[in-house]
Amino acid sequence: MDGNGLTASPILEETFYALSRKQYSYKVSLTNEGLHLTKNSDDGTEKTNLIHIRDIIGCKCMRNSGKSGHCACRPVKGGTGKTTRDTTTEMDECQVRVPYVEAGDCSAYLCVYAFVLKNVGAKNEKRDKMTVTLRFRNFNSYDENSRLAAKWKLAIKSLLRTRCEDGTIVAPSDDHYLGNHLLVIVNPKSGVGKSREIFQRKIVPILNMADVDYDLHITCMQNDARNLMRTSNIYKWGRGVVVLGGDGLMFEVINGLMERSDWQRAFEYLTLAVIPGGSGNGMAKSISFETK
Ligand SMILES: Nc1ncnc2c1ncn2[C@@H]1O[C@H](COP(=O)(O)OP(=O)(O)OP(=O)(O)O)[C@@H](O)[C@H]1O
Repeated sequence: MDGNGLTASPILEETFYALSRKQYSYKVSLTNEGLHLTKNSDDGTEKTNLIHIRDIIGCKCMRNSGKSGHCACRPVKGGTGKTTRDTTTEMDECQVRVPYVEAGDCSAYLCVYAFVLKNVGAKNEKRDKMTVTLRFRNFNSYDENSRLAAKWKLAIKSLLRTRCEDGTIVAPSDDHYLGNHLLVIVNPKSGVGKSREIFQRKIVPILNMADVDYDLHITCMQNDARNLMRTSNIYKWGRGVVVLGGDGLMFEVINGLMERSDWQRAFEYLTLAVIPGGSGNGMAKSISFETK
């Protein structure tokens, strides 16, 4: 590790100014490991915080909405997210803050979303949401600032696409390019009938932050999910299939896949995941227990 807290060479590097009451500046470096935020203190000491690439779920370019008061950013044209009120005021010291915006602001903003693992190894291990907002204002025109922000976004997204669980970066397989959609199958009758609500309230915001294109299938009867998996072109769901329901729904998905003539390739290709929404949720519990 060098003086900047980096163990890997930077892909991109910039200095940003934290517009809090205390005027700090941060050197932000993007490496294969993640985002390194180095706070420059008056006494010359540096403290680096690393937001690991495995904890980052996505990023979005935003533009100042033009309202005064708190920084209210909106996605730039072509983005899929909704208008959001920026939550930078809730950030830790280590993050680049944008507590207010001026009229006629031509800055471009890049919001990086992460779920950082806290209390590692302890019983109360959990992930806390963290948003780092980087404000690009080197240039006098929004277009130029936006281009720079887009360059960072592209670099982060490339790292996200190729990262592995152990933190290493690999080239994606040929299959990876077949389709980049995610399929979410929701059983509205699972458990106490809250799957739809769980999807809207908890899953949609995460999918938006991660900028994931997804197809939603709400089952309407028994064996609906099974038929879907048996008869669809599953190769468009390169990001995987998420089941929001109970064991019965996952049972249908697996059996539907097994009934295909290309079942072997299908299982190699598809990543399956479960979000507990059923009554027993035995499978989700077992996976959680096993991976603890
Ligand atoms: N829209 C629907 N209406 C009625 N039944 C459905 C519908 N969609 C799916 N099903 C059926 O409901 C069954 C049970 O669903 P699921 O496993 O999701 O919930 P659960 O039984 O509450 O949870 P668990 O299996 O964990 O106890 C599935 O086997 C599936 O065939």
